[in-house]
Amino acid sequence: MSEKKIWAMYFSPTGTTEKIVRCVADVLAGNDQAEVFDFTLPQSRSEGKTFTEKDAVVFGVPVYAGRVPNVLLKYLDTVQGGGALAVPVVLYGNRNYDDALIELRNILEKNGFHTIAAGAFIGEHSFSKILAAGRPDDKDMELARDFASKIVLENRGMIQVKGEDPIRGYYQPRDRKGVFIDIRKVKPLTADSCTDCKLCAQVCPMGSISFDNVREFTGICIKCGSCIKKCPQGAKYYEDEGYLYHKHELEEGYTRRAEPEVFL
Ligand SMILES: Cc1cc2nc3c(=O)[nH]c(=O)nc-3n(C[C@H](O)[C@H](O)[C@H](O)COP(=O)(O)O)c2cc1C
Repeated sequence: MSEKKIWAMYFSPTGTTEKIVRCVADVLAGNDQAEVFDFTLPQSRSEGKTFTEKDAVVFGVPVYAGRVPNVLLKYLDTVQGGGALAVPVVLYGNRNYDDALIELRNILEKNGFHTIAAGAFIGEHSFSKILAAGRPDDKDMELARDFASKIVLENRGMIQVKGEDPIRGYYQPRDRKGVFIDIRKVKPLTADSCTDCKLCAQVCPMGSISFDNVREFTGICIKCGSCIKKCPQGAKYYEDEGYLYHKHELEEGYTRRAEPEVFL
């Protein structure tokens, strides 16, 4: 049994980050229950959070464009470590995590956490149902449990992780002519099979889908895949040529099985 209060804290629109973070936190908590703080939905990010040195936080985000999702940066600075231990964890869709883990580590250190271990795991790609399909799978979960069992809950200096510092720019997809594909303004469309159940509006981490008219976007779309993957009718879809080209290119180009990397 740990003397620290163990937390699982994560942003996870399609649930892969949640799966690994909860698993690691549960092993660390032993016979106790890990506390869960899920900051995926906008209302959960409306105020900051403060930890103390009595806490140890397994802290997870997905990798977006090789980095910590930029829409979270402001919020992450409102999370104060207060001397708590932290285990940064990133989930990526089988391409690469680039500088996401080192960026998350740096953010946590800057905000008063002591990072003691870290990991990069693989999750089904937000854009796809075939790229890293079903991951994290049983083998990944076993590796996550093994990783957690090796974590020593004490501050022995900032954990060293893979990645470049200064951190590189955001990964940018290109089309077949080498021209950058800009999908920032792309939003899902809604098919006639939509039954107006409003689940998409409930699960959008940006709160961008109108409850009055679920076909309408009132804010930005981060392409997280939550509305697409959770719609019971499969009614949300993308039609944008650049998005579909990039998705296809990822599915064709990253078929090898990437393996989790952990830092202890
Ligand atoms: C906008 C965006 C950018 C992404 N960029 C990358 C990337 O650079 N490398 C990668 O391997 N996966 C990338 N992914 C895939 C996610 O990191 C991956 O699917 C992750 O498991 C999703 O986490 P979640 O299930 O907790 O939402 C990206 C996903 C989105 C939505």
